[in-house]
Amino acid sequence: MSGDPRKTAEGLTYLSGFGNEHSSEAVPGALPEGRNSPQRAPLGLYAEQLSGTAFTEPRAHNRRSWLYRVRPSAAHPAFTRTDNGALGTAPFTETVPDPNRLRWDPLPAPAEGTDFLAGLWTLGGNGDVTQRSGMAVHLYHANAAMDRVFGDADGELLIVPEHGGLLLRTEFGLLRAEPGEVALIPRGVRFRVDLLDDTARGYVCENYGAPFRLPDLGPIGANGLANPRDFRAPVAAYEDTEGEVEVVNKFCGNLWRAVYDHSPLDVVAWHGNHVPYVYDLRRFNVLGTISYDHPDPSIFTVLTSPSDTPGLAGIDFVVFAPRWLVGEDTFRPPYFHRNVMSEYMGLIEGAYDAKTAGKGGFVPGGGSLHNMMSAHGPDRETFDRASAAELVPQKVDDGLAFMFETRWPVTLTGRAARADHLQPRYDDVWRGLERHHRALPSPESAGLH
Ligand SMILES: O=C(O)Cc1cc(O)ccc1O
Ligand SMILES: [Fe+2]
Repeated sequence: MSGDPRKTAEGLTYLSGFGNEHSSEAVPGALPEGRNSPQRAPLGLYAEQLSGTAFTEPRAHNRRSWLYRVRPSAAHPAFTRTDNGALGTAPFTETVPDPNRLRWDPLPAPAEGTDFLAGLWTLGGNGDVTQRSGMAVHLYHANAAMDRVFGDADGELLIVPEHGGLLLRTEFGLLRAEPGEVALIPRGVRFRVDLLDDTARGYVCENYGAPFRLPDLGPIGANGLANPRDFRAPVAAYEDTEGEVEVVNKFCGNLWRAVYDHSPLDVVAWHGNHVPYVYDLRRFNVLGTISYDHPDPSIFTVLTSPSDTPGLAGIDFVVFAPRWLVGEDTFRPPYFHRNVMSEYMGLIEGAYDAKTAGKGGFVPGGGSLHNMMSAHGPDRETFDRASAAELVPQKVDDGLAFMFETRWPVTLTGRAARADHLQPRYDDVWRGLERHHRALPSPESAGLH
């Protein structure tokens, strides 16, 4: 069932609901009734299925859409290889996996005329794209609209704007994504990115594995975390352009280009559940303790891409959204920990409650990587402050951070490992965490030897 189209303040109309069987037509009568593939589709359009999961995957996880378009996607010339730029793909072999805690400043400004695709810069990732498993962490910094069209056969793209809004012109219609919102482009869906501001900067999680879905809620109950109706899909909108259009296809790690004689964003109507969407992270219903202790951040999971082991995510997308902290006799910021999962964190706005903000710290547009089992947690300043804080109810609303948490270590690209904006002295944030217990009995006198 499709949700009601919603007119937004920005003038775009959206369909509401995660994973819904949406349908939309830009021209009345373009969508066939009662069947997907009539002998002749309405208005002389071509019917075409786009499958995001195998035909045979369980119904609850099956993703596919039917598109009714001016020309079938099959009508295109041969693709030829083009420059991959700074875009990398797993398996990542330029460096060995690094057990160190690592942190980067924001990407430097790009050259004039850098569009979203050219502005993508790969930090690293894991898995193997040809096995459809694993992920890549990319950043982007762009200052020009795309006049070409991009589609990623390698996986879905979770786009996390940090600076500057994006207007995504997709095969399914238009989406706007401002900082604080995230957009998802499913595997294979073609799109173009216009900038709503002079420059645009942010993060992308490329997911080679199972499509992101909402996490199960277990004992939380039927509501909470990201509510399904807050995910918004576009309504059909098409381009009817004759003339040369460059189409770039990312396939098994390489970019391939073809010059079409028409725009492939020519879908007049569609229905299905393999659709792009946007989600406003401020709508996240944050749950946490109302008694004591700091819950694990899995409680902040927005979307999860399961792996073949139940409960063990290929990727969890986690948000640290504004919330109250009320835990009694509790060290309230993130605890010291070593995690079997690997954690890439980014900052969309403000500060993060485990790290000191400001120059040389964890800043918006920057990122940190705490690979499998690397010891991390509050920096010394945070530890000192939170250990002494008066435990009155406290609103944490000065920032918006997120994490791509993955079951496999993240291996860096050579570019990320050598980058000038890799902070040289990140370990120092944990310097000065001195021992407090000077009067412990010696292990011998305590009978331990
Ligand atoms: O390392 C981090 O900052 C992320 C994180 C947050 C938290 O609240 C608990 C564990 C954790 O890994
Ligand atoms: Fe962590």
